[in-house]
Parts: sequence; C-alpha cells; structure tokens
Amino acid sequence: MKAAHKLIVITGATGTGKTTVSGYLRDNYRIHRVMTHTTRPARTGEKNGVDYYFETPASFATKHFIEKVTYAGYEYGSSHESLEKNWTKHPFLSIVLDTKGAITYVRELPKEVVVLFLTIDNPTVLKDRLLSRGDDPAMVAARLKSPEYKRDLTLPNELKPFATVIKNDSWDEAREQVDQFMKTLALKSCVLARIDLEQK
Ligand SMILES: Nc1nc2c(ncn2[C@@H]2O[C@H](COP(=O)(O)OP(=O)(O)O)[C@@H](O)[C@H]2O)c(=O)[nH]1
Ligand SMILES: Nc1ncnc2c1ncn2[C@@H]1O[C@H](COP(=O)(O)OP(=O)(O)O)[C@@H](O)[C@H]1O
Repeated sequence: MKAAHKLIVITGATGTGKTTVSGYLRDNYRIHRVMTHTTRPARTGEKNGVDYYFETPASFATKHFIEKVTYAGYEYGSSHESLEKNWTKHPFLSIVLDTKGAITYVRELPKEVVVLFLTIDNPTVLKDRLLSRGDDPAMVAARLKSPEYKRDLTLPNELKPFATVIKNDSWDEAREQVDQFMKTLALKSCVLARIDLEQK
C-alpha cells in the first residue's frame, strides 16, 4: 500500500449527513465509497450493492470482516477484501462508519485514515431529517433511543488526532468545509506521492 493512499472515514450520529457527504465526494471528487454489509432491512429506495450489501443474519455470518458492530439492534461490517480491491483502482476512498468502527480503522491504518466527523449544533432537528428521508417512524424512534446514537453525537478522544469536524446545520456551510478539507488533503497527498516515487 502506498503512503499517498487515503481512506476518508465519514462518521457521526444518524442523520447528521454522512451519506450526503459521501455522495458529494463521489460526485465532485470521484471518490468511490467502500460498500459495507448490514442485516438492517433496506429503506425505501435503497438498493443492494449500491447503498449496502443487505444480508440475512446467516449470510452476514459467512463474511470476513475487518470489524463489525451492532448498531440499534442490527449488524454492520466492513471487509479487508473490499477495501484492498478498491484501493488497487482508486487512491482515495471513503467509507461510512459508526464511531466504534472509525476507532478500529484509525488503530489499524493510522497512516492512511483521515476522519470527517459530522455534527450539528441542534440535534433535535435530526428526527425531522430522518422522517423527511422517508425512514419508518418506529425505526426512527428506536434509533434515537439507542446508546449508539447518543454515543455518536460526540467526537471520541481516540479520533481527535485524525478528525476534521464538519458542522452540517446548513448544507452550504458543510460543503465549504468539505471543499477546504479536500484542498488540504490533496496537497498532503501530493507530497506523500512524491515520497512514494523517491522511495522506488
Ligand atoms: N462500524 C461500522 N459501522 C457501519 C458500517 N456500515 C455502516 N455503519 C454505520 O452504522 C450506523 C447505522 O447506519 P444506517 O442504518 O445506514 O443509518 P444512518 O446512519 O441513519 O444512515 C451508521 O453510523 C453507519 O455509519 C460498518 O461496516 N461498520
Ligand atoms: N444540512 C442539511 N440540512 C437539511 N437536511 C439535510 C442536510 N444535510 C443532509 N440532509 C438530509 O438529512 C437526511 C439525513 O442525511 P444523511 O446524509 O442520510 O445522514 P446519515 O447518513 O448521517 O444518516 C437526508 O434526507 C439528507 O438529504
């Protein structure tokens, strides 16, 4: 793996805009998202292989995960194979994870991982965002009561050295912060790519 390869881990509480940011990186910077697996049922409009690999508990158990977590009663996991396969084609990748998974990635890949932590000043609007996204109201209620949701509202200490905080009260402001982050990352990666070349 080359030092210039970067994995942008996008994390934060449910509804804060992780999927929106990963879509923005794909559309504006051609940054491909590493797909993860879940036993959660697909929401209206979500597709297998596009949003997640949707698994049954039995099929989930057959996969080889770098890490897996339980979030609001369902299982989620990401594999080494998926990451390595994508890295051969794309030097920059993104992955959307809860903060527990993000901590595993900064431990495993401290040179490659950079973290975007999504947050908003007033989390009470998150319920409306989830309902407007079309989530089932009972699922929203269960999710907002979960310990994982409460935990992911705060940036964990382990992630602080790796993290850029993106405040997403307004998408215009969040987008500017993401663009600024990408400028800095591109500059750092140019320097690292040069070191990779010099070491050949
Ligand atoms: N650790 C870990 N977290 C994941 C993985 N895939 C998704 N997640 C996280 O699981 C949480 C729940 O995801 P989801 O049900 O799609 O809800 P959302 O956050 O409201 O879009 C989110 O924090 C995701 O970032 C994974 O493979 N590993
Ligand atoms: N700044 C914003 N203002 C209002 N709605 C937003 C904003 N950012 C994202 N959304 C919407 O809020 C919902 C949740 O965002 P999403 O990216 O799916 O969050 P997450 O992946 O973190 O759960 C989506 O319907 C999205 O379009």
